[in-house]
Amino acid sequence: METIVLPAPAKLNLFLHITGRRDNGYHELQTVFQFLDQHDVLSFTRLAGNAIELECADPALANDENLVVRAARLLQTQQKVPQGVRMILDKRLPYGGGLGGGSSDAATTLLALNQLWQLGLSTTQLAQFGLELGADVPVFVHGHAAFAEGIGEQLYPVDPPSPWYLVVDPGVHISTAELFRHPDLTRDCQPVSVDDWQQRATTNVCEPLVRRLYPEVAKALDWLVEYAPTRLTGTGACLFGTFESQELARAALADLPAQWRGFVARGLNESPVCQQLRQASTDNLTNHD
Ligand SMILES: C[C@](O)(CO)[C@H](O)COP(=O)(O)OP(=O)(O)OC[C@H]1O[C@@H](n2ccc(N)nc2=O)[C@H](O)[C@@H]1O
Ligand SMILES: Nc1ncnc2c1ncn2[C@@H]1O[C@H](COP(=O)(O)OP(=O)(O)OP(=O)(O)O)[C@@H](O)[C@H]1O
Repeated sequence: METIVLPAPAKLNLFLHITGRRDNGYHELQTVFQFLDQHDVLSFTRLAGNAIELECADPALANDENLVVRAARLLQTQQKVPQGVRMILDKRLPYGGGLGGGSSDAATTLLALNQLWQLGLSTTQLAQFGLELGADVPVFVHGHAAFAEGIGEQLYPVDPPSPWYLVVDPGVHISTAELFRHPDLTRDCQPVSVDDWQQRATTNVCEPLVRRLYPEVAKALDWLVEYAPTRLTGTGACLFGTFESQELARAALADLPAQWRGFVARGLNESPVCQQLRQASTDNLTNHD
């Protein structure tokens, strides 16, 4: 039996601009993705038959709609793989909050199965499969912090500072699709570029609308901004404050009102999955029982 265990990190959108809308409803975005040192953990065990199995303690995620099952099915079908896999998802990240955990789980699945099933696909090929699962999947496959445009799939590696963040989850679910459909969303941001975004005034363009539609998020934003510069990630509802040190971020976390959840995390420009895959040989990753 062979098992591979890998992390699936969260991401933040350091800013999010919308510059247009395509005929299919998808939006032209500009954003910078940075990873966090907080992650889910996935384990993959090769099965001789072609079954794709998922074990997850959270009943809301233990089903065939889970992005890890969809990622495994996609690879198995497209590459005509005569093998199966048993996956265990240890879900640690809050989901549905703009931290990209589902997309990251899918990316880790593509990377792991490429090894476990010995498919020999390139990162670019895996990222193309990833894009079929979601706009945020390719950046997790490539594994480097990136300036992104297009629908989020045109990626340019960047190395922004790696501060400490306090991520606050106000416990509100915001549907990405619904927010993107909203008539009041600003869709005409002036384009920035990979070379000048750090000098330009950036923002998360969803923030004013999210504030208006979700008062609890507005309350959490108003609380966190007293401690540090604060922004929404993705379409929310999670927020992040940017701190100079872990101690300052932890001190703010200690004051977090009881109705919200939060965690302190470090920004990472290299994904721990890719680091692990590169550093460890297949033998180190594989336990032969
Ligand atoms: C907003 C971001 O979180 C920024 O990182 C992402 O671009 C969203 O990425 P994601 O969750 O992987 O998105 P998908 O699962 O592909 O799309 C969810 C929904 O968001 C909308 N969507 C997404 C990406 C995009 N560039 N334009 C859109 O309009 C679409 O209505 C889509 O139905
Ligand atoms: N492995 C998974 N982990 C989390 N959610 C998943 C997973 N697979 C499917 N989902 C579904 O996807 C939805 C969005 O999850 P995800 O964590 O990717 O959202 P998000 O943090 O808002 O990310 P994004 O910024 O990509 O929109 C969840 O509400 C859940 O129903």
